[in-house]
Amino acid sequence: MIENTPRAEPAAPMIQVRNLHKSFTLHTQGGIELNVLCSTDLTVSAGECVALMGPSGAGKSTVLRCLYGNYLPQAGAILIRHKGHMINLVGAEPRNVLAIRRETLGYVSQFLRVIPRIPAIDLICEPLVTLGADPEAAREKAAALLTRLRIPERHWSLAPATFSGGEQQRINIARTMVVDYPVLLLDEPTASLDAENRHTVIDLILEARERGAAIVGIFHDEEVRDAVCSAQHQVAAPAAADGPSMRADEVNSGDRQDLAG
Ligand SMILES: Nc1ncnc2c1ncn2[C@@H]1O[C@H](COP(=O)(O)OP(=O)(O)OP(=O)(O)O)[C@@H](O)[C@H]1O
Repeated sequence: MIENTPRAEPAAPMIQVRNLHKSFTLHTQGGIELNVLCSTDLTVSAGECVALMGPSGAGKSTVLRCLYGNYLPQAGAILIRHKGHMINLVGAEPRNVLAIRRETLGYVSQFLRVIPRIPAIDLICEPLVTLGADPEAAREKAAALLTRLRIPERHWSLAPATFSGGEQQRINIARTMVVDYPVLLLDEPTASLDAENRHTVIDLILEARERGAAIVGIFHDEEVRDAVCSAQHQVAAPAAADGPSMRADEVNSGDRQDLAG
């Protein structure tokens, strides 16, 4: 039978997490092992926004850090669609992780990594210019974001080291949102913001979904979560005996918190 009704193409998976295990060994505390993620699976397609849910300590930030390639899991796969191909971040060469971050993964952490003496507007332009954008066009885009996020123009040429927590968070958001990253990882992006700026960030996230970004985030604010998310994913800390058993010298050997990016 021939169907006349065109069928919408299913959105492409952008993130596929399979059977992820992550534990930490506390070497300074008698080698105690903390099993945090056990058999975590997650798929996020273009245009979706998934909220990581779970009580404090469940492992939500750990999932985001694994997705950014900061934490190396003991087992499992993290496939990210990068330039049309699903690439496994687990075990990828550091230079490939950096390339994936540069072009594909936008990460809004809770705190701005302040670079001394660099003006706020330059900090925001930098990821776009690194990707080859015209510096003037990048500056215009950065200025538009700064305006939307209500950073007074007199602050644009100042280094954000002395900015308030909420101002720094908005600079952090602008520095990520200035690039149309295909994948966004958002760690409490509105935690320090007032109502007006929270709504602006909701709009920015919805615009990113609209252009097809796949988003994973931690949103403790229920209003923000309800406004931006298409699904929720429960992160549950495994019972002490459930986790994979690893020798102390096998774990954490490859965490990459030191990778710039
Ligand atoms: N680098 C690390 N070294 C040792 N333990 C860690 C490390 N990072 C996270 N953990 C532990 O992993 C567990 C999960 O932490 P995580 O920050 O992922 O939780 P969370 O769900 O994001 O919590 P919250 O909602 O309070 O931010 C915690 O018990 C934490 O102490």
